[in-house]
Amino acid sequence: MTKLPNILITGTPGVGKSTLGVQLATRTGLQHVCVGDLADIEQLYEGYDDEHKCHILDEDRVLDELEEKMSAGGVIVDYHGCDFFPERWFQAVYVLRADTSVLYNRLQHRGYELRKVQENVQCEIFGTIFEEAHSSYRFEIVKELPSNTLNDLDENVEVIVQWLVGWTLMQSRLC
Ligand SMILES: Nc1ncnc2c1ncn2[C@@H]1O[C@H](COP(=O)(O)OP(=O)(O)O)[C@@H](O)[C@H]1O
Repeated sequence: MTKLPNILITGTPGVGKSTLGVQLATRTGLQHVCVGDLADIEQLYEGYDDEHKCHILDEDRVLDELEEKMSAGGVIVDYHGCDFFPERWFQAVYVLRADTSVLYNRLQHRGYELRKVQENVQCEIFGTIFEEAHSSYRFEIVKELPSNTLNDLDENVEVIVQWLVGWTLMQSRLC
């Protein structure tokens, strides 16, 4: 039987990765893994960054934790970084993008302190994660999606479902 593909949803914190991941999992039956939640549950950290007031992810342990699942296929991973995952894990990479004011409000609402809000908004303005995705994965599998409104959310689910249908069809023809 053909293996299902793995999909990476990435982007600056607050762009809507988990929201899309959950909806997509419900719609497709694929398994959704939020790396931030996984790291919290399993304590996959190697320290604490006092300056940025956040845990430092133990990337090697995250990779070990996920390897088996990813090899089996059919996983939607969401995380705000993407350069430490093996390229072979993903058949599609979606980078969510949000407008400055939208992201600012979401992060403020999340209770981030001003400096952290500003740093993340700046990261989004510079397209840092988009660049990271392009330098880590083949150009043709990286797609950018707007994530400002609930209408965007619905459309993004449709776009990815359509990609999944096309991918599955292509694989069955190749077999
Ligand atoms: N497309 C969207 N339109 C409107 N609000 C959204 C959208 N995507 C996410 N949100 C909201 O933005 C906030 C951050 O979303 P979340 O999925 O937690 O972001 P991330 O996983 O990227 O940090 C949540 O309150 C969520 O309900």
